[in-house]
Formats: sequence, structure tokens, C-alpha cells
Amino acid sequence: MLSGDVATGLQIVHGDGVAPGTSGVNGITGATGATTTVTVDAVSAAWAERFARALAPLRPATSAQDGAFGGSDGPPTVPLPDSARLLDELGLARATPASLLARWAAAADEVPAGGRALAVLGAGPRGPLTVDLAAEGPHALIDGTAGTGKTELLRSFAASLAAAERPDRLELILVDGAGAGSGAGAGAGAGAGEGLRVCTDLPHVSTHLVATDPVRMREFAQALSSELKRRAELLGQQDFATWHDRPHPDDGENGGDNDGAARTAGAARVVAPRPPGDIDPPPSDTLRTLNLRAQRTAGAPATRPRSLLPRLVVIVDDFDALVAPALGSPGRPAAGSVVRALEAIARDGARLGVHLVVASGRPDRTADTVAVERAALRIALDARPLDARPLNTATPAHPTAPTQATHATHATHPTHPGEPPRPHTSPAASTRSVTTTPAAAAAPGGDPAPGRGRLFRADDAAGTPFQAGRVTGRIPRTATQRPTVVPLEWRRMGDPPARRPLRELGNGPTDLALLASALQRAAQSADAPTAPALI
Ligand SMILES: Nc1ncnc2c1ncn2[C@@H]1O[C@H](COP(=O)(O)OP(=O)(O)OP(=O)(O)O)[C@@H](O)[C@H]1O
Repeated sequence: MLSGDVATGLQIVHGDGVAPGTSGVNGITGATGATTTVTVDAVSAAWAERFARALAPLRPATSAQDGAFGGSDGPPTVPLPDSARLLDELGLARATPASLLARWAAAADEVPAGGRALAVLGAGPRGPLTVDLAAEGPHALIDGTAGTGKTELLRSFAASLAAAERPDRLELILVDGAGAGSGAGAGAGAGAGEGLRVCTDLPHVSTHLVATDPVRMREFAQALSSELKRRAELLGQQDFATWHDRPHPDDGENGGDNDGAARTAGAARVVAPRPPGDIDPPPSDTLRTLNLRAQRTAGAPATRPRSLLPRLVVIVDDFDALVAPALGSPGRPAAGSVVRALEAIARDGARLGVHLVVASGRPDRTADTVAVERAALRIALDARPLDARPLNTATPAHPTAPTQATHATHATHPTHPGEPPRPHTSPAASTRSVTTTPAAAAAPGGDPAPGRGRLFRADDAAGTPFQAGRVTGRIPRTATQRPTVVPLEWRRMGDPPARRPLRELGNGPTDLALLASALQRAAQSADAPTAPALI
């Protein structure tokens, strides 16, 4: 019973819950008479409302009601937006060098040896959805039919990896497996048709290969294999994190002229760091292995301390076009060598601090590859909910996940021109990839939104839905003070406030350009050298 002008007097009457009308205290029915009197804090209605709203989104950690409250098997806690801006999900709506430096500094303090490999994929049911390649990978696979947003997600992957860690601790290598400008998504929006090239201004990117020139492709494959060898020799018996965890007396002190033999006692021979790449421009349009590092750091020291062994993430678009190149495609003669180098990463990369992130539009061509088999993180891009997909495509992504009636889709592999016949795919292999037949891209009742997907971690067969963050959208117009009115169900009262729909500036710079510029300035002021180009 609450009394007083602002209801601060509280009398607890201990009742027995019996029928109404029996004797009680102060007219309380069903009470036995025992009372406790307390004085409660006076709070204003506004305070109470704020408190209630703050509590409303909280859910029991484990509860029988998990399903109702959006536990892992239940409905999403927050409905996914139709589109998401990567910079918002990163908390970098105004990407500034200072905000990036703060992030990198936090990473240096908190992260286990070897540095961060964190990527924000986009908006998930409980806020930004993040994957950690170091802890949950080491490798990731993105499956999706044409136009579902694979290239854009790879770009966002690269951008958010870069936002999380300094360029001297994280290096990115980009491969456009089908050549830039191919694919159904090549026609619209900023960066359309450019493949991963739009990411080359990120200071973390050392090398960008477009798989159209056999000579450069072979050079690339050889250089990548040499890099793995260099790392294996440098690390000896240790793994990447252990190596970084050990004291490095020459770190940053003498520019690496001491090969660190003492600190790596017991380690194998220490090999020279990669030489910086040449500074010649790419000889032709189709031959696009850019020497980015040399262009950006003209005048920088030619080598870096040997102890600077960054984590390396190799991001590959159109992996299927490398595995089964089309007849007559210019890169076809050398595609096998690139695939073999990538597969060496899939096999040995974990210990060497090298990660592989591949996107495939044709799981029937890539399901049997080591790169796909070793991908512990799997992303299926498909706009429709799982229950709206044909049975043979609604496949649990992870090999250890229970399988459904899924074997029909890829029961046989087409043999591509020039390829030896391949063995009949086992049912298990056919469930390794997550995507769908080409027809699955069309949702009933309209086009699916690109970027809608589901992340499958090793221990999560059901997967987590998300809307991929877009990073090549134009910087949105600045916010106005106009109120936004949105209908809200009462069950959603505790959700974070709805965001105003984005209105992009027609021809302004893209978010990616904004972020890359801020990253470059941050890298410069942090004196964070990046790896030399691979070739
Ligand atoms: N997360 C996203 N949000 C909004 N639009 C997106 C998103 N991802 C992709 N798009 C748009 O969808 C179209 C196709 O995207 P993208 O090229 O990344 O698809 P894709 O799966 O790589 O296609 P393809 O296999 O044909 O190369 C592009 O116009 C792109 O701008």
C-alpha cells in the first residue's frame, strides 16, 4: 500500500491470499494483520520512466523463457533493419583519426599477443554482429548467389578489420578472383564493378591482385607461399600468439637489424623480411597487382623490424572463379597456382597468423576445397528467412551441425571444361557450403535486400541473422533536428531508438573513402608502418 503525496510511505501487509472480504488491515482484503512499514525513495515520474526503459531491454541470461525473449532459438531481440551502415555499427559514424587511434590503443592494452582480427559484419539481433578471426576462425567463408552482397561484405570485412587494429599489426591482401567488374552486382551504386579495388586506400592493404594476368598470378602465388615459409621459419616451433607473447628486445628500437636470434632461442633460422615491392605502376589495366605500400610510403624505411610480424588476412572474392575458371578467361592458366597457395593458408595459416576469408557464388564448385573445409566461420547471404528457403538449401552451415534433407542440390559436380572428372560428392561434402541455388536469390513477392545473411559459428548450427553493414554508400546528409515518428509495438518499447532512414548525399565521398582517409592519418600519427607489397 503506497501513501503520501509522492507515495513514499510503503506498508507491506502480509496476507494469506484467502477470499476477499475477510478481516484485514486498513481495508486490505485477505490480510492476516502483520505489517512492515518502510519509507521508499521518492522518485519523479520521469526518473521512473527512464529507469523502466533502461531495464526493459534486459533479458534473463538463461531462462525457460529464452525462446520468448529472443534466446538463441527464439525470435530476434531487435528486428533487423532493411539496411545498415557499417560505420554506425562500428560506432564510427564520424570516423576521425583520434577515434581510430583510441581504438588501436585499446587493442594494444586488451588484446592477447598478436593483435586483433575483429570484423563487424553488420547489424545483428542484439546490436552489431562481430566475428573474431583469431578466436573463432581462423578462416571464414561467405556463400551467396549473384547480387546477394558478397563483394560488399568483403569490403566491410576489410574496413572493419582495419578499424580495429594498427597497420603494423594487421596486414590485408586482396584478391579479385574473377577480375574486377564481373558479376551481377557490378552495375549499381558507388564502387560498383570495382571489386575489392575500392579497399586499396586502406593503409593496411599491402597487395591487390586481380586474377586476369597469368604471369602476375604466378608471381603472387609464389610470393604468398614464400611468405608462409618465411613465417614458419621465423616462428620455429612456436605459434603466432606465443611468439608475440615473448619479450622482443629489439622491438622498435633498432629498426630490425638485430634478427632476434636470442629471443627466438630454439627457433629455426630467421629469414629476411620481404623486400619492399617495386614502384612501377601496373603495366596494364588488366594487370592490377598494385604496389600500394610503395606508393603510400615513399621515403619510408625499406625494411621494418623483424619483430613486426603482423597478422595477415587474405580476402578473396569470387573464389569459385579461381577454382573453376571459365573457358577463355585470361587468368585461367594460372588460377590453379593461386588456389594452391590459398589452400596452403587454409591448412597452415592458423599457426602462422594468416587467415583466409573467401567468398564463393558457386558452392557446387568450391565445396570440396580445403579453403571451404577449414572455414569455421560461415556466412550465408540470402534475403529470405530459413523457413522460406527450399529444403535442399536451408542447410546448416557447419560440418558438425546436424544436417537436414539437403543432399539433392549438389549431389553431382559439373565437370568444367579442361578439368578432370571429379569424384561424386559425398552427402557430407554437399552440406559444407551454405548457399543456395541461383534461383534462391529471388524472394517471393519481390527482390530480397542485398546483405541479409546468417552467420554460423562452429558451435551455432542455427546461426545468427544479420544485415550486412554497407561501406560503399555515400556519406549520409548530416542529421537534422526534425523528429522521426515510427510506429512501435508495446513489446518493442525497450528496444534501442529507431534510426532515421539514411539519406545519402548524391555524389559525395563514400563511407569507405572517409574511413580510409581517417585510417591513413591515424596510421601516420601512430607511426605504424605497414607491410611491404607482396609482389
Ligand atoms: N549490405 C548491403 N546494403 C545495401 N546494398 C548492398 C549491400 N550489399 C550489396 N549491396 C548492393 O547490392 C548489389 C550487389 O552487391 P555485390 O556486388 O556485393 O553482390 P555480389 O554477391 O558480390 O554479386 P556478384 O556475385 O554478382 O559479384 C550492389 O549494387 C550493392 O551496392
